[in-house]
Amino acid sequence: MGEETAGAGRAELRRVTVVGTGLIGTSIALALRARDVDVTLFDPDTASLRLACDLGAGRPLDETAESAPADIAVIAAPPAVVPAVLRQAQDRGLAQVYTDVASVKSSVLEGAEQLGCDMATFVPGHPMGGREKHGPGAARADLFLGRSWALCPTGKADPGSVAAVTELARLCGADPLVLEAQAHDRAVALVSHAPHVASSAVAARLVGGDETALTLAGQGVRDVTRIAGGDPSMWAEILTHNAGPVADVLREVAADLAATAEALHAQSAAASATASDSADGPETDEMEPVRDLLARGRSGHGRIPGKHGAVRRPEYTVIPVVIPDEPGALGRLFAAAATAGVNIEDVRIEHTPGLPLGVAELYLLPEAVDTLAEALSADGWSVHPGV
Ligand SMILES: NC(=O)c1ccc[n+]([C@@H]2O[C@H](COP(=O)([O-])OP(=O)(O)OC[C@H]3O[C@@H](n4cnc5c(N)ncnc54)[C@H](O)[C@@H]3O)[C@@H](O)[C@H]2O)c1
Ligand SMILES: O=C(O)C(=O)C[C@]1(C(=O)O)C=C[C@@H](O)C=C1
Repeated sequence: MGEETAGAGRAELRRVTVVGTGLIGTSIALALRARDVDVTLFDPDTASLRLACDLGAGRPLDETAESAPADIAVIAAPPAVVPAVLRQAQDRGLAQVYTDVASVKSSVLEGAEQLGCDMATFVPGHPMGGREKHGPGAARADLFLGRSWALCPTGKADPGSVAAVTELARLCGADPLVLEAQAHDRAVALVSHAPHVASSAVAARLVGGDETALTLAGQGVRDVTRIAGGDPSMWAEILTHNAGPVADVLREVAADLAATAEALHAQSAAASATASDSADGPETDEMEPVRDLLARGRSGHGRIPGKHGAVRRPEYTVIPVVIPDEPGALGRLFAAAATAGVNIEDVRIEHTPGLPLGVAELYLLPEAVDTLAEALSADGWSVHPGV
């Protein structure tokens, strides 16, 4: 690691080792590679390691071939194994400084202390960017752009270690934020862990929903339940390690939901008692708790800082293209884009059950939209830019 640059106060990272090449480890590695940092990778799962290497996230760690320890080792493994993996990495002298990315911090710190890890070189971290998918195949170099990245060093941490991990977060495009581990755990209970459970609770209702109801699913339910698609075993582990703070938030959410259900029952009963037909009728005073929750919900939503995730991500324009639901259709669409010399940055497919057609939403840089729309239209595709 280069000396902290006087004045700029920034560490220089030349080589970083990522231990655990899943979604988060590989995303960090890709972000660092884009900044020309040399990245060495390790994962006990050789398939994940190979895929991460093939994606350009770095080269496999070969300890015997390295002349010096890496500047930082990032432990990007599930929370429960982080202390043991840290201890092993420190025993092997993998790096000068160590960090992790686990979604919980108090239990990681306690585990590390119990195992006798060197706390001077360990700066626990938590990037607040992620996805509901796991594994290196879901990794993205821009996953942390504009996101907060919590750092929870103990009083024993060397300032140089903190500076190095701060620089790691910045190189990934994130905003580092130093806070104490327990405060971190209470904060993420509110903004991440309880929301995940609430999302799962809504999504779990869909298991018993009939096909017609699911056919009507629009963007609202997709937004609310996206994170419920996360890995249940990883989330059970996260919740186990932050059980108290999450339970506190969920009790309050449950109280709001219970009060709302009661109020709606009362509204339904009061309205049908006064209405001439059996349909639920005009609003009564019973709706007051519901109005109150909706108003507080709107206020809470308004408090989520707008800048995170919005400013520095590339702005893509989405163009919908109708595709026949048949083998090879997507391949032909991508080939047509390649012939037009346009890179498709991302793609999402919407299927309408029962229809022989689907919609491919192509994510493009704005300057590529006209070229592709014209080329696809000329090739006979049904293209709908601006929809
Ligand atoms: N998924 C998210 O949105 C998100 C966001 C921020 C932080 N995190 C945290 O990041 C960490 C990794 O999560 P992920 O989503 O990348 O999961 P993942 O399942 O995609 O990857 C985990 C990787 O850790 C590896 N691993 C397991 N045991 C290991 C060990 N003993 N030593 C080294 N590697 C080991 C696995 O083989 C796997 O490749 C977790 O601690 C999680 O709490 C996740
Ligand atoms: O965007 C998502 O899919 C996430 O769930 C990411 C998210 C979050 O709650 O914001 C989830 C868990 C992590 O520890 C950090 C980030």
